[in-house]
Amino acid sequence: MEIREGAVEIEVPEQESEGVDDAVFFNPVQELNRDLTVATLRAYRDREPRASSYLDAMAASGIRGVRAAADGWEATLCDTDPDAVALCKRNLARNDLDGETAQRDVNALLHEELYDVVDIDPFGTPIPFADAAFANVRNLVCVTATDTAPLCGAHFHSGVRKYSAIPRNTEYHGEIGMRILLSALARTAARYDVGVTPLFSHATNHYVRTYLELDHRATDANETIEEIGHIHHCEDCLHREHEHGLIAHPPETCPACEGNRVLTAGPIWLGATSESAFVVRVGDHVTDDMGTAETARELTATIAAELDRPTHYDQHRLCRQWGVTAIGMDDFLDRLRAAGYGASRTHFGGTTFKTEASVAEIRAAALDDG
Ligand SMILES: C[S@@+](CC[C@H](N)C(=O)[O-])C[C@H]1O[C@@H](n2cnc3c(N)ncnc32)[C@H](O)[C@@H]1O
Repeated sequence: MEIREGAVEIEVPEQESEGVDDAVFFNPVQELNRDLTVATLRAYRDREPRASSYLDAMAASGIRGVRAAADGWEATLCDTDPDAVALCKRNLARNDLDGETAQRDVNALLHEELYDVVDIDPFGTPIPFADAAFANVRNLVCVTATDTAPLCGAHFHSGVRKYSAIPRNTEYHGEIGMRILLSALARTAARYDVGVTPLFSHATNHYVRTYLELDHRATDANETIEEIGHIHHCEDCLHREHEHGLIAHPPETCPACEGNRVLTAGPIWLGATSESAFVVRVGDHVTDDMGTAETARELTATIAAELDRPTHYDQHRLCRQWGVTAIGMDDFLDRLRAAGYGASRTHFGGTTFKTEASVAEIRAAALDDG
């Protein structure tokens, strides 16, 4: 079957037909992820014009690498599966594009060749590929993680094993998952004296995606580690606070309600998960030939406007807690701002928001009974 994505035409395996269990992988639902990848690569080239080589590390049909090649990147499409590599070759040829292919374990390839940008898009966790990527890539590491249950704390032990961190299944679990992933990636990079700056990160129910710019000095790695710490979350009143540092000092009781059900998550990334100005550029590089252009523009606009805070709230969850009726989000945020607090929506959900106000301050500012 042929599909068109962005400026290219791609042969992909038939979907949902019987007997194709070992067919080359293709997921049409990831089109948003791929459109944003193309826009991010464009924005990154504005930022770092010397970056030219792009490794599609787990290429499958090659759709990412072909789209990158169509945008002028020197693309290499790698996969362990010979059928995938054959399909990658056909898809490059179908679009009259130059590009290398490699039937290799990408961990081996990364130790032999240098790339400016590598895109890690595996089944499940990216952790088995993180060491080779951070040890060898020059500029940018793009990572997808589809194992959201371990990341978010829903599969607790799996999360602890994979990410060497304690995740917690709070009402902001999507953000916990993103930050647990960033923490594990940052700590891996630091082992190679590499510092990371998250330029753009987004999360859905199905995956977390992040783009990390690399700086290759030990001092950069030290600065990266300073962005790591812990979140203490009260299950009784939803108060939360964070502390920087690799050692956690959880309060014995909640400082807000004195309850004793305080959960600690970490080591977790407490720094910015995106660079607002860069995300604006990504949105500018979304083009009308992209099937998800409208969603991609909305998502980048929301993320660019998100306050830089390590957790977010959900108005409906808070209102349930307080036994009151929720109001429209615009009114709710206006009330917080009128009380002097910063407030923004988030991309984690339609009723979610970020603010520096505490739970008690939110209640006082935003509710008529406050
Ligand atoms: C989720 S699919 C990639 C999807 C593709 N990037 C896309 O956007 O449609 C994961 C691919 O990784 C390949 N793979 C798994 N382990 C690998 C390894 N160690 N090195 C290279 N490729 C690998 C699999 O064969 C599979 O084709």
